[in-house]
Amino acid sequence: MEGSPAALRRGLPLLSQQFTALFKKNLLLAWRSKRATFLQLFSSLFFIFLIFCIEKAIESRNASSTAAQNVLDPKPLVMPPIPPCEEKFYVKKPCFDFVWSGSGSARVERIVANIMANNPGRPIPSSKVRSFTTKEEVDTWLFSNPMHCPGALHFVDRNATFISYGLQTNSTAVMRRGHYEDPTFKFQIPLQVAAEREIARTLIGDPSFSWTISFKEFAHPAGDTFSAIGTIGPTFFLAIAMFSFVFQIGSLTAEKELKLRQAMTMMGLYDSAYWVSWLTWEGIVTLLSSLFTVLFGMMFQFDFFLNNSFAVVFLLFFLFQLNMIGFAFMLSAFISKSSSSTTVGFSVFIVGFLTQLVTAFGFPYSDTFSDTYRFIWSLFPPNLLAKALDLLAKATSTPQDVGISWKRRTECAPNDDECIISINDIYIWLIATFAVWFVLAIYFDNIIPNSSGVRKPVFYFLRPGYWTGRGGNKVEEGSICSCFGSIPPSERIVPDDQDVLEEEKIVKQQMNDGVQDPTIAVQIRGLAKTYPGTTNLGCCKCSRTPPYHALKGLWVNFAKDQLFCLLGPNGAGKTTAINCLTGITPVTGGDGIIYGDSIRSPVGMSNIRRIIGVCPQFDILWSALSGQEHLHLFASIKGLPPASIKSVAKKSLDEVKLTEAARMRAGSYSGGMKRRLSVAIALIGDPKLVILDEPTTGMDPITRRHVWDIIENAKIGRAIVLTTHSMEEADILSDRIGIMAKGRLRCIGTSIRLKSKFGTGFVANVSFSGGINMQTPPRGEAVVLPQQDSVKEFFKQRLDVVPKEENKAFLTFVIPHDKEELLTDFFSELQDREEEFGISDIQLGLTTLEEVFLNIARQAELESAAAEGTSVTLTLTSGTSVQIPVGARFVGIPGTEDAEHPCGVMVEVYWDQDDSGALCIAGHSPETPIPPNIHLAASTNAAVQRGLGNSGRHVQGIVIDLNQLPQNNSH
Ligand SMILES: Nc1ncnc2c1ncn2[C@@H]1O[C@H](COP(=O)(O)OP(=O)(O)OP(=O)(O)O)[C@@H](O)[C@H]1O
Repeated sequence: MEGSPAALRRGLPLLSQQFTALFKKNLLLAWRSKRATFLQLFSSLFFIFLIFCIEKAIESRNASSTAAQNVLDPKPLVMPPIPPCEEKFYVKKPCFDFVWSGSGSARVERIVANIMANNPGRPIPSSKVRSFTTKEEVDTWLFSNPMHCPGALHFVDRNATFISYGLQTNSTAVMRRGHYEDPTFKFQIPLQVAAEREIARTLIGDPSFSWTISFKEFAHPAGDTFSAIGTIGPTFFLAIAMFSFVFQIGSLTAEKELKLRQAMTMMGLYDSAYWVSWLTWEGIVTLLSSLFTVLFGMMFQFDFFLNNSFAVVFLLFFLFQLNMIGFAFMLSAFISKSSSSTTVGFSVFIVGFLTQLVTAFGFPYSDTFSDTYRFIWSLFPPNLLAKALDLLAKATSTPQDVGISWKRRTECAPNDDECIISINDIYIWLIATFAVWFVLAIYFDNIIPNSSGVRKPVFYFLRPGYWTGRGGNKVEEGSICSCFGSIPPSERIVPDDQDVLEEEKIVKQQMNDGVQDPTIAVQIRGLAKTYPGTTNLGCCKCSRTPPYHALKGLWVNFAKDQLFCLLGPNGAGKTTAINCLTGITPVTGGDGIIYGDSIRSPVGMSNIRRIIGVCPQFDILWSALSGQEHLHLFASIKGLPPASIKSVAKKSLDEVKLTEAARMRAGSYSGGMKRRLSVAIALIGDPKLVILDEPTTGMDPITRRHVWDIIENAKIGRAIVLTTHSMEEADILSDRIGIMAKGRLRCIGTSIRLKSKFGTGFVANVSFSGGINMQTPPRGEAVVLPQQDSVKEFFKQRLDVVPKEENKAFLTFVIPHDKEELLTDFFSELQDREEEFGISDIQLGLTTLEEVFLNIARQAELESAAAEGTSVTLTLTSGTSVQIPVGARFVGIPGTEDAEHPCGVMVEVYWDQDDSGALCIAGHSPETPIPPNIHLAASTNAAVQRGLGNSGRHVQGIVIDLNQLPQNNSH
């Protein structure tokens, strides 16, 4: 049979099939989120373009310098003129081209006048020059007028053949917007040349005496150029890697957060297939992204990319990005919300940027630091990238450098004087740390609690069973930092219900005899589950929430070819029971045997996963994958033979009427469509046990009926466990029903059995022929037919019941079981008098399952309120307030005894359940005298006593034992 558990693949073929399916899923997800994938692959183009722009800007600033060029035939700089003072950086206006001292001498004044007139290309106006008599005056002026003049000349006219002069400049070299100003060349030398020239001319007495001085730099090879890649590249390439980094953390945490990974594990997914599929996919993306980075770098003609070997540069980027992916894998184990991935990415980027900055300053890759520093520093991948880019940039820093070839990768990089680490060493580091991240990712993934709070022990890998696959899959709950505390065992409670007790006996008998009943699919043997509560170690103390007993010993058999319906109010423990059966949460006590395999044994659990299908309470779907793709994926994980997957998926989609929407993304499905897809996934692979947790939630009535048909048909050859809040669904589908409340099975049996046992009795609907033709009464007035009164009277007299519901067309009576023997005569008489009463129709049926459910839930609430001894305040219409135990029905009011009412008065309290299922007072009956046969002192029970003792402010109500009162059917 195709898809039957026997035909399912296992071992290596299954691993490879799961890997292929998951790889395809990753590919599809990437294809569907094109923008993210585009960024992962091509963001390097943008960043390399930015680096290119920065490099061009710096080149243009350095254009005036020949330092970065080969100068073979240097050009002389002839007679540099005195520049206008405005060219000085940071000059303050008004400014002077130069100031001078020695103004007492006519010869000196002539010299200065000539300097100004003969300045090459630009005679200097007198307004731009300022004269002083002495050097001291110049200094005083310079001191009080800083930055108003770039240079000063000090002349001393000693004798006819001797004129001395001095030169003063502000020698501090300054930068402005990337431009460098050297005052020696810009101001001092032109001033010096002009002064000497004019002094010489004056002394010789020839104003046209030729005095030509020129300056020429040495011929030199090009010096180090500025490498944008070496300096700012590390940050930019880190930014490129961050796209994949954030995307990867986001994808892994989303699968965890949405419980998709858990759903796949439940279907039998191997962890190894999961990790390898992500690693392979990201490896390919990283490979392409690195390739594009290098190609874009070459396209923009960077020496870094052109002169270093292609293989060397490509391998560096590939290993770095892969390393960052490994780092992302590891960090994702600590993150539970996918929305945090951007924050984590940003934080890593900032830290990386700063540590790269530190690396650029030479820490710790130099002789002065020990290996320990280098070891610790190299654990963070951005640091290794910064060092590698520095080495590669230095290796191509001048046009003479040929870069690092593949063969030379193990040697010291050119221009790396210290030679602490080679490119090859960096590769080895990147590979080694990647392996460390990957192993840590798997380790942390196992020991950090998953979305269900379950984790493996810290040293799980030391257990031999883990490696042999036998017994090493023990799991624990709570965080690894939890304080140790023992879980108190839940008290053993003997079931009140005979059927539940009987079921327990049968299971125990079969268990003790070691008989495996071939008709039983699942045997639940005293299943108990206690959530340990959270116990976290704070700064100084251990904060603790108490353990919670969610299942308190469940004994039940689920038969083959049958549907067992588990009902119960919210929080009853249904999902917990299912999670125990599917291995999502570890059991605290007891066991479950599914087709002979124990849920407590790892080997058993892996066998069970092959034969169960689960439709979880909440849809666990990828919004970007279509219905068909979901079924293909889960069928592959389950191990269906590849040849049959397409046809099986098609059939499943057909069954749940999703054929037309098969190619639509699940994200655009309606709530009902998603549930149907979840049901189809649960049924795929022909599982022998199907667990459906509220499968029809959100479906319209037509679709729901259709899904009921599917479930009904699916019963053949398998056992189905269904939980639902729809009583109609339970009534229609179930072969047996178990109602749970507060972690215990309260009743078990067929729908009819439960109704007759726990329902209030029979429901009689009496319709009246004249009702619908009657004239509409004035607003607010109840319509009362004379015949209706007679019928009410008839029911009251014969059966002592009043209508539960009434309107102009019908009356509804609830008749208790103890009146059963009167019913035959009663209804035959009623039928005989139909005409007299104007009755058109009489219907008699059992009370509904909903009523059974409500009764059981209320009973459970009463029990727990009684056990806890909680009390509430009842305020009577007379204004008196009395304190009564939660759930008390008949309450005597103390202090109301008088001559008329010797025993006092009492009220009946009506209880309702609030949204959380807790009992709350809905109202109370009018005050009635307490019957004389009631002995108040004897009627108070232990629970009541506890409740009464709790309050001191209000009058304590006296609880009256139900059984001592005459029958009352009003509620
Ligand atoms: N991981 C957990 N840690 C602590 N308590 C839990 C945990 N999971 C469930 N519980 C508690 O166990 C009780 C049973 O929960 P469960 O989900 O089994 O109820 P349910 O019957 O499926 O309810 P519903 O009908 O609302 O789905 C609840 O009180 C719930 O708060």
